[in-house]
Amino acid sequence: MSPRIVLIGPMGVGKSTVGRLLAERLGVGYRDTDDDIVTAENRTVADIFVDDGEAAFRAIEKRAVRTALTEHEGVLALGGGSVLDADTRALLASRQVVYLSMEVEEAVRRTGLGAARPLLAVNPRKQWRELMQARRHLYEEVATAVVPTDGRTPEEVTEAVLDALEPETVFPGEQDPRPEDAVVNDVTRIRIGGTAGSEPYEVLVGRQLLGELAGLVGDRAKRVAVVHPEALAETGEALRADLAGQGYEAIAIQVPNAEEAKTAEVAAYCWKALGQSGFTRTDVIVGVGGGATTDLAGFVAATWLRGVRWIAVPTTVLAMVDAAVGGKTGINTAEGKNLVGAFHPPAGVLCDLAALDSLSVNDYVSGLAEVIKAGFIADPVILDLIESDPEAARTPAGPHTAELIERSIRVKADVVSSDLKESGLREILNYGHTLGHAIEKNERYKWRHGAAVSVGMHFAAELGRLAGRLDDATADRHRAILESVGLPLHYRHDQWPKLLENMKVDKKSRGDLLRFIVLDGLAKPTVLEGPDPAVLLAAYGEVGE
Ligand SMILES: NC(=O)c1ccc[n+]([C@@H]2O[C@H](COP(=O)([O-])OP(=O)(O)OC[C@H]3O[C@@H](n4cnc5c(N)ncnc54)[C@H](O)[C@@H]3O)[C@@H](O)[C@H]2O)c1
Ligand SMILES: O=C(O)C(=O)C[C@@H](O)[C@H](O)[C@H](O)COP(=O)(O)O
Repeated sequence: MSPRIVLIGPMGVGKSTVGRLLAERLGVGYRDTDDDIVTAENRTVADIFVDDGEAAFRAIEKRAVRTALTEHEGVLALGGGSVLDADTRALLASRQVVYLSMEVEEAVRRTGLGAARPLLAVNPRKQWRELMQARRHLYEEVATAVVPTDGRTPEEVTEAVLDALEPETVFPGEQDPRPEDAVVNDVTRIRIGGTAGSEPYEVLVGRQLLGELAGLVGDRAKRVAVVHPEALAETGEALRADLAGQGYEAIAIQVPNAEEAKTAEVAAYCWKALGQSGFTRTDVIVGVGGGATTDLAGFVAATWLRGVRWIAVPTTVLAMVDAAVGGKTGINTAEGKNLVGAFHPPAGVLCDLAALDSLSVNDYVSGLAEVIKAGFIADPVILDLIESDPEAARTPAGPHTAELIERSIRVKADVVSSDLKESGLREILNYGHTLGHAIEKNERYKWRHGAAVSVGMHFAAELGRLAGRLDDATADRHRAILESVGLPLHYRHDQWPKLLENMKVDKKSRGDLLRFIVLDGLAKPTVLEGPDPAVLLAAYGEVGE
């Protein structure tokens, strides 16, 4: 959830009156964070200032704004000083924020010496000028539109705001960039557009989705191979038996758990099983498991007979939001992570949320690293949802599980729909992975992928900050959110030379040039090419322990 419009501006500018009129015009609810605070504290804003001081009020206000940004879908008015907080400003990035402005004479006329305005109690004209000197640039920094209110009635201001809004805000849905996404019977279908050479397909998110499997396999297939890890032997066998019951010659191919499956030897074992069962070009592979299994199964499908159809049934958060979506398949080699592979999109992806119930907490949390990555590179609402209750985000029973997964899938779907083969935009999905993959190799693939990516994102944030690209608040937010869900931030300091060596074979490197994805700001990913080695080392200085 996210407000359709956020109103900011100084006290007395008319945010409440205009906010209510706007909400009425748009047919949505109205909310005001000052009202939330008064209700929660059972005191007026002025009383909180007098009793506890401004700093205490700002801390209460910051929490109130964060909660409202996560919970409210209509028009939201923020208190005049809320933009003083850098974290709050970062939260407002990429939202529709309207700054209602007014000049000093109008302000003094409207606010006067009212006791309810604690910051203007004495000499209002002087106080106002000082206040606006401190705040005007902050309002302008976060605003997507500025609407002057001087000499205008609230109705006229409301009209001006409506004129200034992006059409999508006023007529939501009419310009939906993903009109093909649909929710039927609690199953969300996210369509991934086919670029040149690949068919479009759907990612289904819901429960009890296995009834969809045979339809995806289709009637041209005679044989189906279900590739599953040891940990999911029962699930693999249940799928095989179900497909056999529907008339297919179904085999199960059990592979090792986790990264041990992503080797040339295991791929060769699968090829042998396919060969022995007489698998032809119309037959279908089903990869059921975490990202390691779906990467392997997709790779086997890409290479068998130079490419057969495959269906992904991801059973971890990480595989649902990332690995099983988008068509990157592959295995590791002794020299590095995912060094051998192919772009080979699946024919469909079934994300059955019930599968997550049996996942260990560590494997669940590992997946949150890719969810958080999607938040930082493209969809900050993901971050708001996690920050609203990090403890709940660590379990499938959390209130936002489905929304977090769906939002992350949409981020990936949007990117890979326009750049399947990573000729440009797709590189942003590699945020945190340059160092992350180097750590995984250094640990001989015993670290969880998400844990390594978490340290890698911390590094990328520090690199962005030290390279003068990323603001302090957004860089700090990385540490706070990753830590809040229990992901690691640090790695051994003395390993830097080895990590640097490992990073040279990263797929984004060009010749001797190291390339990193960093942020220019929240949800503004970009490429940093050939950073100064001293800056790299300094960034690692923040990560190493
Ligand atoms: N292709 C891509 O675009 C892409 C994107 C992100 C990550 N990846 C890859 O994904 C892999 C990591 O995936 P992962 O985090 O899912 O780890 P994983 O596949 O190693 O699974 C983690 C562990 O959980 C077990 N498991 C899986 N589902 C389970 C369930 N429902 N209940 C109980 N146990 C279950 C697995 O057998 C394994 O032991 C890495 O190899 C990474 O490189 C690929
Ligand atoms: O889909 C992509 O593109 C990604 O980069 C997603 C990553 O999260 C994922 O770990 C991917 O496997 C990394 O790809 P690689 O090309 O760097 O091996």
